[in-house]
Amino acid sequence: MKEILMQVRDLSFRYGKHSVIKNVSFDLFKGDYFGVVGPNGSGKTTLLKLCLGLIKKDSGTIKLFDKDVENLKERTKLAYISQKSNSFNMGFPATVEEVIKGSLLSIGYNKKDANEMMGRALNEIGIENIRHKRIGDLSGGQQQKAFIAKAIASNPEVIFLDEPTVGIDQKSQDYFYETMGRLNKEGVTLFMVSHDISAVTTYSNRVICIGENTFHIHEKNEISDIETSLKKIYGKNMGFVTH
Ligand SMILES: Nc1ncnc2c1ncn2[C@@H]1O[C@H](COP(=O)(O)OP(=O)(O)OP(=O)(O)O)[C@@H](O)[C@H]1O
Repeated sequence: MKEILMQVRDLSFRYGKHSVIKNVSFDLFKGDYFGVVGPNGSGKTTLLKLCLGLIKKDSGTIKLFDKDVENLKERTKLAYISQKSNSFNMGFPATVEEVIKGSLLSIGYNKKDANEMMGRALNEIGIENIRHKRIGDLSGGQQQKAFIAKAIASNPEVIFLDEPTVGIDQKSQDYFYETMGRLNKEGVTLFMVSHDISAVTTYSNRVICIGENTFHIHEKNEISDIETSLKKIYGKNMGFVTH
């Protein structure tokens, strides 16, 4: 029997009069690599923010680790890599090392453990060479890697990712997907929003296809079924390139 990590039931959300998420229900199982695809404005980021408790739902329930996500205390178990890491003030004069270590110290790890965990994360993402650089001085791709390292440093059980490879070159994208694949094999659950349909169909075991008025969950990664869903959403055939 699969262990449920997040349970979403009858979830609805609107911005003012604009209904974005309508009566959605699904489970995220431990060990899933769950992909979420759909066109611009279909509600992918909104769904992800609701799942993290960053915005308040209008109705329904979202339980993460069996607790209402809006009251969840065990935040160290989850990590979030946002679109373009836009929640960080790039003018803040901190180095990669300081940002990662600071976040570990702030959630209660001591200096020795924080140093070890940071070293592992920098090594995992392959960015030891930029550890002393200021975040604001890095390229977009390097910044994204630094935030990926920060996200995995605390050994989270689940990582929520919103367009994680935007601004990263092809070689680094491949490395990123390899790293996520490795973490997933080690037991980390992933919930990833992406426009890269090929990456999602290559790596995910379950896929949500979200359109303006449709929400379809594919319990298996069967490309022909996903193609059919996406054709309905986009109104045309979508060609996939396997990664
Ligand atoms: N803060 C907000 N206030 C009002 N409307 C919003 C807000 N954020 C998003 N929206 C609207 O909600 C809808 C869903 O937006 P969302 O960002 O979730 O879509 P998305 O699928 O993630 O899009 P993209 O692929 O472009 O990132 C869009 O129509 C968007 O304009």
